[in-house]
Amino acid sequence: ESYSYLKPNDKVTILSCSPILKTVCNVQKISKVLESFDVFESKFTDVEFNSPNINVVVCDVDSVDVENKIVKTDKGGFSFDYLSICSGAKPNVIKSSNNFIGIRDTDSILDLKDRLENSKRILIVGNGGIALELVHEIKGCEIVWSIKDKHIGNAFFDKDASNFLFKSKQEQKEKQDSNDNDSEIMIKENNNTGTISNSSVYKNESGSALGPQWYSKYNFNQNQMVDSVNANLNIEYETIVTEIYDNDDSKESNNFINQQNFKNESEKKWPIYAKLNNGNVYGCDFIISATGVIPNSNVLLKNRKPSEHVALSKENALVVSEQMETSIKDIYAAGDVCSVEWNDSKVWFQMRLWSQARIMGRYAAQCIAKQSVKGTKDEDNLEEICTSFEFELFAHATKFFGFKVIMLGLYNGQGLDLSNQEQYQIYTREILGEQYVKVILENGKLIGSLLIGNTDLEETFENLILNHIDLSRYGPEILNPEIDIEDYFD
Ligand SMILES: Cc1cc2nc3c(=O)[nH]c(=O)nc-3n(C[C@H](O)[C@H](O)[C@H](O)COP(=O)(O)OP(=O)(O)OC[C@H]3O[C@@H](n4cnc5c(N)ncnc54)[C@H](O)[C@@H]3O)c2cc1C
Ligand SMILES: NC(=O)C1=CN([C@@H]2O[C@H](COP(=O)(O)OP(=O)(O)OC[C@H]3O[C@@H](n4cnc5c(N)ncnc54)[C@H](O)[C@@H]3O)[C@@H](O)[C@H]2O)C=CC1
Repeated sequence: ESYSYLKPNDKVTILSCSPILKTVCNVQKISKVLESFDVFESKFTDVEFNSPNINVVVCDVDSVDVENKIVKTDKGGFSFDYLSICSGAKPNVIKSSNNFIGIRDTDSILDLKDRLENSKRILIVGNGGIALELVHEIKGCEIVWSIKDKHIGNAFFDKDASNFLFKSKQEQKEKQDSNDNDSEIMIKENNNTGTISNSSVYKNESGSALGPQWYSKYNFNQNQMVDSVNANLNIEYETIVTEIYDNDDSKESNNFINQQNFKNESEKKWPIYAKLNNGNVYGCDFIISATGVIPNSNVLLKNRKPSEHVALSKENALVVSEQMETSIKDIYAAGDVCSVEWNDSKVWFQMRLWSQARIMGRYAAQCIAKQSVKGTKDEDNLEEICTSFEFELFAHATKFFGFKVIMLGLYNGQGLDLSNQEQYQIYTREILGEQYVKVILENGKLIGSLLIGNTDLEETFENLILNHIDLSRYGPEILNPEIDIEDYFD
């Protein structure tokens, strides 16, 4: 859509194995780099209708004939001047078995919903975005959650923020019972705790998910009575799955089951069993592998000649240049399939997210459009639209455990030696059950912030990061709720 907006007379063909395309709506600019939007699925005919020069072919892409610039599919070949590969990624399912599933697209979510209808116990492996959302959404069945870490949500949160999220679910529930409107505000500086008590109560509406709302369309709660933190949640911290047995009557699985001194017979009837490295064994209806993704780069790797070198990252993603071009001329890539290694902004890093796929797709379109007019009279006016500004600052707006979550810059000190308290100061402020604010300063300048709840600080903190403002004279006061920080830095 971005390309056809820039070059409405060029022909754009989308090759997709599914007739349903993900597009966005309700885009709201929160700040310079933060947007909230809803992802919805539209029939490809709607996309064609909105942009007459786009046509969609539902097909399976098999490979690319680089020399003749033809994409090979099960519906024949498609020649191109420029190709952008946006084939995404697939779930990194750590074992293949009918009772061991990954979550990716609508089909996998419908499959999950069907399975849950009659499930009594499931095992979730992994401790990132999907696992957090599943644990929050699935109620009415026992969940065993195996995580490699000491705290939940490690792919997004450090221990402090993770504890806030987890404790807050409980706090929110107790708060609904009592009408107490005094809230304790804790400002912590490098783990020293100073407390300012404050009667102002922050409003905490739980708005709709900023991100994909993949779960809000499906009700995973078989019985509404269970409260918001699943009563039957058993978290196995610092564990990994070491053995898996399908109860398929094989000699191996029968031996395994008989070796376990299960207390009652029903424990011998589960469809699948997992053994953890702490020796615990769990039978369950099925296992969800929420263990990251593997980029779908194979479409470009297949049938490559030695002379057609494809630069790959360590996760097998297509490395792209500052113009989003792969190592093969006129072939670009965007989204989960690619690896952005050109970015020299200290406060941006790649995470496989819708918010990033969106900016990459838009930027790749600008780069291809610019390349397509190189050396012509149109070159200049396309020059200035091609801006990689959105790669200046990592910015992600989403929702976890019912809380709005905004991540800005190196919000977890990614790649920094935070033990150096000369160079780095970390201040946090929390109102249990309502909001959590963390800022990381490097030599007095803000380089990252995590905002949970409705803090309304995102725009101010984004500006402070982008403008490298020196905050050293404020110290922990920067988080004092009595100070209207926007006034300081308007
Ligand atoms: C359960 C879940 C929840 C998520 N929640 C969030 C969230 O809240 N916020 C967020 O920012 N991100 C979220 N993500 C991540 C987000 O979905 C991805 O980062 C984003 O979809 C990547 O976009 P993409 O276009 O690169 O890939 P995709 O959206 O995966 O699109 C790739 C497309 O290519 C097609 N394709 C692949 N191979 C072929 C082929 N050989 N031939 C033809 N077509 C092919 C696929 O069918 C698909 O339509 C979530 C991911 C999952 C799995
Ligand atoms: N609200 C949001 O922003 C959401 C974003 N997403 C994105 O979608 C993508 C897929 O999500 P996830 O699968 O949750 O990936 P993830 O990258 O968020 O988390 C993967 C988790 O699995 C763990 N893991 C990896 N291999 C493992 C193994 N063998 N055994 C045990 N644990 C293992 C990792 O340590 C990590 O905790 C990610 O890019 C994620 O960022 C997903 C859901 C919500």
